[in-house]
Amino acid sequence: MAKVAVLGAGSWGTALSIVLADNNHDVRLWTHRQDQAEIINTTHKNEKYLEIMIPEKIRAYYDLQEAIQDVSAIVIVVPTKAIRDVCQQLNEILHHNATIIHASKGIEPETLKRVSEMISEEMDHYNYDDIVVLSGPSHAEEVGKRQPTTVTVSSLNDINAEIAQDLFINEAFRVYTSPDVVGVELGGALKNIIALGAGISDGLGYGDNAKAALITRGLAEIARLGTSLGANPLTFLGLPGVGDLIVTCTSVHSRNWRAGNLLGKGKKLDQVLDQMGMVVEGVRTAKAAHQFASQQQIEMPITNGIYKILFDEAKPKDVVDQLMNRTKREEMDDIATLLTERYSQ
Ligand SMILES: NC(=O)c1ccc[n+]([C@@H]2O[C@H](COP(=O)([O-])OP(=O)(O)OC[C@H]3O[C@@H](n4cnc5c(N)ncnc54)[C@H](O)[C@@H]3O)[C@@H](O)[C@H]2O)c1
Ligand SMILES: O=P(O)(O)OC[C@H](O)CO
Repeated sequence: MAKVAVLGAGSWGTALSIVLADNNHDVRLWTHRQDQAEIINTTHKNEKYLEIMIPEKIRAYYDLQEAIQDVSAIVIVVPTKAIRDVCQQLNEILHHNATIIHASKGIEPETLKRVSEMISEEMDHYNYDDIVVLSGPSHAEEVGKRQPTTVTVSSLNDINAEIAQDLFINEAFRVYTSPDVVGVELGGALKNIIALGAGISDGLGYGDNAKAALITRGLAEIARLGTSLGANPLTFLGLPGVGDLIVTCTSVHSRNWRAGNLLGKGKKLDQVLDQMGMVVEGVRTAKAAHQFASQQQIEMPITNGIYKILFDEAKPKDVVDQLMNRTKREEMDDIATLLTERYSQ
């Protein structure tokens, strides 16, 4: 049994706490809202985020120092926007060695940093290769009900990935390892942009053909950007790539899909984000990916179209028309070529 702190008491932090508690770990769920900690400890519910009972042995904490006392692992699950703030607080008070695992999915606009890069920048005693990422097709609503789920953990130091695998794995939550930190993080972050697109497509009334096209051509864009940053293209055919694209683009649980759906139905971004009340990571990540693709001249027409809908008030229908009427081209110049280049040497 390990002592584990989970930082971030939203949907995913709560669901991951349940997995850890089911594995008999001593789980401390930290929230930056005192009222929420009190409600969780008295009612054993976190109703805004998950409609299930939380095991009584999970304790919620408002005091970060108390939450991390003597823990052997810290799981960071706040929105990407809050990662630096939380890690700065942690850096001030963490004076013992603990495995740092993060389960957030996003890229920071302007710096274009992945979450593990942000964490290691903010934590004085941790290098980039110390940090573990946990990602894959995993909606909190289903994990909380112990429905079968598979994820991938990755760290440059494979001992840390194995520590994370051992902490989380159980009969309902199967955890694989991967050495490709860049691919695992980028797959999880970039699929959120495509999920916004899938929601927009459904909101416009388009069908399964359009969604299949978005998933497949979106995967090509993810692989193009990912490999340019050093990811293994095969990673995008696994759980953090295709797996997460499928779950996020086809599920009503997905906040990114739901936000896209409202945009497709004609709502403005501000209205949509107000209505959601939960993090929609694809919005900031679309900004980051658009910026990176422009700087590096990487072809990402779907991402750029979604960026225009989000930030330039482009009409969703016009963007779809533009995507469908691009210059004709051969299909297999993406993952197939990237794989051929990689494995033909
Ligand atoms: N919900 C899922 O099914 C799921 C699955 C996999 C990954 N994720 C990822 O996990 C991350 C968190 O998502 P979520 O679904 O839990 O979001 P959420 O919107 O459900 O909850 C976010 C939580 O973070 C807290 N928070 C916000 N700013 C904070 C700060 N500065 N300090 C401390 N806490 C802060 C909020 O109070 C809230 O409790 C995201 O990056 C998301 O992409 C979510
Ligand atoms: O609800 P979403 O769109 O943030 O997606 C949650 C997870 O990333 C699905 O794997």
